[in-house]
Amino acid sequence: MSAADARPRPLTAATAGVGPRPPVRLVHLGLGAFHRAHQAWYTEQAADEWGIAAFTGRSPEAAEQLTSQDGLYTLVERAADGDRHQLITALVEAHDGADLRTLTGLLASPDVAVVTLTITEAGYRLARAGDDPLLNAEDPVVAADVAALRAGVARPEEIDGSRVLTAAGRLVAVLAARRAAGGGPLAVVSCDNLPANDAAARAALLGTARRVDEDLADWIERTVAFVGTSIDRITPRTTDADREAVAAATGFADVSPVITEPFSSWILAGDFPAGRPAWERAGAVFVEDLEPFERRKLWLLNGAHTLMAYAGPLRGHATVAQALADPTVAGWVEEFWDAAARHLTTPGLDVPAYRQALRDRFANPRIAHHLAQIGNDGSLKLAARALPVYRAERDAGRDGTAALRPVAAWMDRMTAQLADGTPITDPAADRITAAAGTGGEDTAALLAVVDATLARDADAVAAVAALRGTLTA
Ligand SMILES: NC(=O)c1ccc[n+]([C@@H]2O[C@H](COP(=O)([O-])OP(=O)(O)OC[C@H]3O[C@@H](n4cnc5c(N)ncnc54)[C@H](O)[C@@H]3O)[C@@H](O)[C@H]2O)c1
Ligand SMILES: O=P(O)(O)OC[C@@H](O)[C@@H](O)[C@H](O)[C@H](O)CO
Repeated sequence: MSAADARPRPLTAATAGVGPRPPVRLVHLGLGAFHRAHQAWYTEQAADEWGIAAFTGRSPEAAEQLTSQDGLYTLVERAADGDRHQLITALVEAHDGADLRTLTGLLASPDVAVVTLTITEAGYRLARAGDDPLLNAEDPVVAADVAALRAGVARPEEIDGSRVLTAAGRLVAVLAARRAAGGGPLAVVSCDNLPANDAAARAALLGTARRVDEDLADWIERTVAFVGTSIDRITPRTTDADREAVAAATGFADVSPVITEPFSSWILAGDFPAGRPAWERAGAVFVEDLEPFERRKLWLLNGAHTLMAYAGPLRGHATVAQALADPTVAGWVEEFWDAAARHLTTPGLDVPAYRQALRDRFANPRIAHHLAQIGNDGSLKLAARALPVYRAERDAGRDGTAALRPVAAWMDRMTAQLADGTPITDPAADRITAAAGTGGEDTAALLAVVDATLARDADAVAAVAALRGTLTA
């Protein structure tokens, strides 16, 4: 074979021999790596004629890349002992999130029955998450969206998408068009790592809609079912080296492959009033009570990730596998898990097996999951992943130190970033910066950014302060 023959070919439906695609029945907001490794993979495995139209959140780039490949991409399941490649065909359209006209056209059709979301925790723009979530209406981006929607809701198909920036705002606009078109019910399925993510999506959507048009909000309340999920599949960002390896293995110059682990889990609770893909064929599980599963995942997996995301860099580590190979960090993770496990007692959770699986998954030497990626938006994550364990430990009469270590690590890491000029990616970045400048009082001030009530608890502040400065190598 000549060198020219060996050059990888562009990936398109024609070059890959992919025939007719399923019709769009599922719309996704937040076209990132995780959606393509998880919900799109489950939909592919279900193989029952559900096509996905996915919209980016903030930049059109991912959509442009996928459109150039007819929505096709390679999913690489990266195990410790090798890669498995799968061509995903379920994503049939990719669009810029600001393209409200296309989104409106899709949602106006009764054929579209499900909207999935991966818009990050920060994307919900909540003043508080958890059991009683509340939209942060003071957020200037939310306020600007509400103003733009109020001005345009009578003619939703004409709203300028570049002026509506939140996912909830965009959904309010297109649901107005669905109502006007006589479109029926549908399910909104949050696939983000936050507690009660169905309630979070509901609070964001209805909180926005109520400020725009009460009748529309009532219609959404009657028509939209919010489905809660616990989602799991470690999916790091794709690198140029990954793209080259995919080209070498498949012969296609895929500009947008996704690298993920072989493990995947999807646990869902809620109704799908207009139907859904048969995701159970790929192992999705439908339950009545999601909370025990959600806690197990958010506390054990994401809590440990959050701890490592801050403690790891303080000790010179860049990836999850590197941090876990440090016996000191591994010991902190085990202590945090011991504390969390004491409060994960629902029958069927099998916490020991879950922990062992996590040790193996985190240690996968071929998945380079960068701590810097996981460390974004810490002020929101600690409140859901570490502090509930701390409170449960205190209520049980213990000091809860193991659950405060992620908080102390976050404070020391934020302080180090401010000192060395590494930008802080967090919706509360300004408050973190101001709090870290408050001299000897900064532990209480930083804790107030995460949880104002806890910051008034002298024992908690003293316990965090005692941990600070002890975590470096
Ligand atoms: N990557 C994983 O391992 C993983 C696993 C489980 C769950 N998740 C969830 O999926 C989310 C996305 O992860 P990813 O790996 O796809 O990230 P990514 O960076 O590849 O993609 C994130 C997507 O969300 C959009 N987005 C970002 N901020 C937004 C905002 N404020 N409002 C609206 N949209 C916004 C981006 O434009 C992009 O389309 C995570 O935040 C998490 O909640 C990720
Ligand atoms: O931004 P986060 O912390 O919600 O997510 C970063 C990782 O912890 C997360 O993506 C995990 O890999 C994922 O939750 C595994 O299912």
